Amino acid sequence: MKIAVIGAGGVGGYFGARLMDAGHEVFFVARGGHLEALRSHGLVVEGAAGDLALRRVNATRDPSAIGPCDIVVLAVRCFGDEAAAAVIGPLLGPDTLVLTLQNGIDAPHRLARRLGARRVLGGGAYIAARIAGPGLIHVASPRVVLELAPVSGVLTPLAAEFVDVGNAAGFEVTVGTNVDVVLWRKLCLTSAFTGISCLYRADIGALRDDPVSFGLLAAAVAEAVAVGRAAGVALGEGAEAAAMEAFAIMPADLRSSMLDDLEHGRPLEVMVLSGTVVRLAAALGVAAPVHASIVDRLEGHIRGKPLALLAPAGQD
Ligand SMILES: NC(=O)C1=CN([C@@H]2O[C@H](COP(=O)(O)OP(=O)(O)OC[C@H]3O[C@@H](n4cnc5c(N)ncnc54)[C@H](OP(=O)(O)O)[C@@H]3O)[C@@H](O)[C@H]2O)C=CC1
Ligand SMILES: CC(C)(CO)C(=O)C(=O)O
Repeated sequence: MKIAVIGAGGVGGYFGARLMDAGHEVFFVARGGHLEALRSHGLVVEGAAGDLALRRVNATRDPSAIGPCDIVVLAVRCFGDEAAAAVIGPLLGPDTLVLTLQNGIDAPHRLARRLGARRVLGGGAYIAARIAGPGLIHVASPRVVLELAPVSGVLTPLAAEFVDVGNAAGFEVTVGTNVDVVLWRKLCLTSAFTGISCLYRADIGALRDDPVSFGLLAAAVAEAVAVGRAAGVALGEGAEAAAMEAFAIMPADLRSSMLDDLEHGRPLEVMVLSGTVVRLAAALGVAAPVHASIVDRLEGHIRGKPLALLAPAGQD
């Protein structure tokens, strides 16, 4: 398959590297020092999901240098997805599918309004990965799972082929037909973990060890599940238990992407995570006090801060 990955960070870098290692023609759209490193030294993936060193990778700033692809993976941060989508045109052939991997519940729907629902797959990426240095991706999660669903509800042959391609490439891919179920399952887990890990400045091991923080994590999952159900999303009976089981088996040192952002003074995705839960809870008349408190406590960090201005843990 010919695959373009827009955003070669923790998520895009990992999935793109696995697909390339499996023999697919992968092109990374990247920028800055990371792009320079990809061009000069290639891409290295290290950590709990296995090591890979790809000495030569196709990397460019300019999508028109790549041409139409079978699959385009959109793996930039939520606040960058509109800008990235605006330059996606040259990557699209008549049947190209675009897979969004952003956290939150809106990215595939936003893209579908721009490109048409038949082209867009929404994805929930269960991975903990970050750029550890230019050209270097560190993965903390031993198991990497991608849950997919087409926005149109119709699984095309190309989408089905991509599921097989992913499974053969070394990550687990599951596919559903209801994109909102896929997105909300991920939101319930991620909004709770990102928010509570940032309030405590703690990895999952420390959160699990403290009954108070673990109770807040469980309460945050329960709030998100209740809001999702009130919004009409068919989250199954086991939705809360599945998120709690995921927390139980995460390696103790696993950290959320938003904690990494907070500690590096980068903008936070909190408004597409806990912020979404709070907004919909208010509209639907459901209580979400834990998520409201997460948004409130992190408000001052939403746009990021220079490192020197970051307060030490517990002092803001
Ligand atoms: N990290 C994780 O473990 C997980 C993250 N997610 C979600 O996946 C999404 C991506 O996260 P993550 O991989 O961590 O993000 P990263 O910041 O690690 O990677 C994004 C990369 O895309 C680059 N980029 C942004 N816009 C463009 C553009 N227009 N053209 C080329 N490159 C661009 C960024 O460059 P620059 O740095 O210059 O902005 C950066 O290198 C987020 O929505 C996140 O919530 C989901 C599951 C797990
Ligand atoms: C919670 C986690 C690690 C789940 O994959 C994640 O999506 C993130 O940190 O952004």
